[in-house]
Amino acid sequence: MIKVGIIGATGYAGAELVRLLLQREDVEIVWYGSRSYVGQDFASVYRNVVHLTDEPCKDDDMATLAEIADVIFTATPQGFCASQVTEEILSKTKIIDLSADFRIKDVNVYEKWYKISHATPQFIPEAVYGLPEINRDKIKNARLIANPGCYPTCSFLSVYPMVKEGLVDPNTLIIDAKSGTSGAGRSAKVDSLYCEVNESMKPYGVATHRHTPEIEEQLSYAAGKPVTISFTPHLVPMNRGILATAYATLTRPVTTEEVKAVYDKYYGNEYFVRVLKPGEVPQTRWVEGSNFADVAFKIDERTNRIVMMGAIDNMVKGAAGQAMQNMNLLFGLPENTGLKQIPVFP
Ligand SMILES: NC(=O)C1=CN([C@@H]2O[C@H](COP(=O)(O)OP(=O)(O)OC[C@H]3O[C@@H](n4cnc5c(N)ncnc54)[C@H](OP(=O)(O)O)[C@@H]3O)[C@@H](O)[C@H]2O)C=CC1
Ligand SMILES: CC(=O)N[C@@H](CCC(=O)OP(=O)(O)O)C(=O)O
Repeated sequence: MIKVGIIGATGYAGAELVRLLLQREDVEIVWYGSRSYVGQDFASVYRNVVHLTDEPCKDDDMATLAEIADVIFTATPQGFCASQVTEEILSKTKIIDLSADFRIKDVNVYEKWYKISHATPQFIPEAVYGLPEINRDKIKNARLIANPGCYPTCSFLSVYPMVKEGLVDPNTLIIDAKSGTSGAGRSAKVDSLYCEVNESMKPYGVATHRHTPEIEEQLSYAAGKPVTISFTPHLVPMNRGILATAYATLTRPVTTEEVKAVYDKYYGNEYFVRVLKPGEVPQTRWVEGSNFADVAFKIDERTNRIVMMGAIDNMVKGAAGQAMQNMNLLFGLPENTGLKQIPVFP
């Protein structure tokens, strides 16, 4: 039995972890961490698990939790995990952090984009960026995993094969992405109110969104050189889902068959990345509730550009599902254990 603790279980990402982990017979959730609901039954906060757990919420004491948990998920605001983690904790348990605290290797870049100071930069070098399709072997032996951001997961998986093969100029990349409102979390904010979101769409964080340096860093590793991109997220009136549409200039003429073979080379053996047939396009509805990332492309010969597209469920492949995928790797389990849910439709 893997003993799991979740700090931030009462947020959207934490509650999605609970939903996925409670379906497993090899996992016991020993800690439902919260700030606002300490002492209250978790199932009274999230009624989707009524009768499935009668555990009360506990506080966010990572040191105490490290004594009993084999792995701790932190689904907490930026800065929390970094403020808590110690060498002693990491010697006792493993941490999968769903926030951005350990995703970016250059602490100055983190502090500039997140506008907070990093409490424990000494742990940044050892943290592994938890995108299993790229870093599988490193993840298996990690103590501290930086679970990727939702937009970066969708954006990066959509364009990675073309960048890695040098078939596009990565510095021409423009990524236009849309997210459902659950991406903004459960806390009360004017921008998340029904009347603000319903029947409307808007770009936000234009040329300033904090996921930009995360995407750029991962693309730089793939390209073997510094990469700067344009990234614009949009808020759309859906609960879940991210759709990314990326545009880049081709470095040479390519055929559809050639590009399809490139995508299949990288993802043909990946359970969770589904390369669609040429001509098909990804849709958020076809990944909802699942850990799948659907990717597709279309060559635009007229402009010498390629359009690369991807769809994920931000709560699953963009957060809790990917975190559980990482947990499976840490414990030597098949990567898709507990993650074979077929997308929900309608
Ligand atoms: N939503 C998404 O799609 C994704 C989210 N993430 C990341 O996951 C993390 C959680 O996001 P999300 O679930 O959306 O956020 P929510 O606002 O929904 O939840 C935040 C959680 O953290 C707890 N919390 C709030 N403040 C503190 C604090 N100061 N110290 C400790 N715990 C605190 C809350 O407890 P309580 O409610 O009990 O007060 C709650 O459980 C963030 O880092 C986010 O960036 C990553 C990928 C996607
Ligand atoms: C719609 C919305 O607001 N989305 C969030 C991103 C999701 C998130 O929580 O960020 P991480 O993936 O880095 O953890 C945002 O734009 O800040």
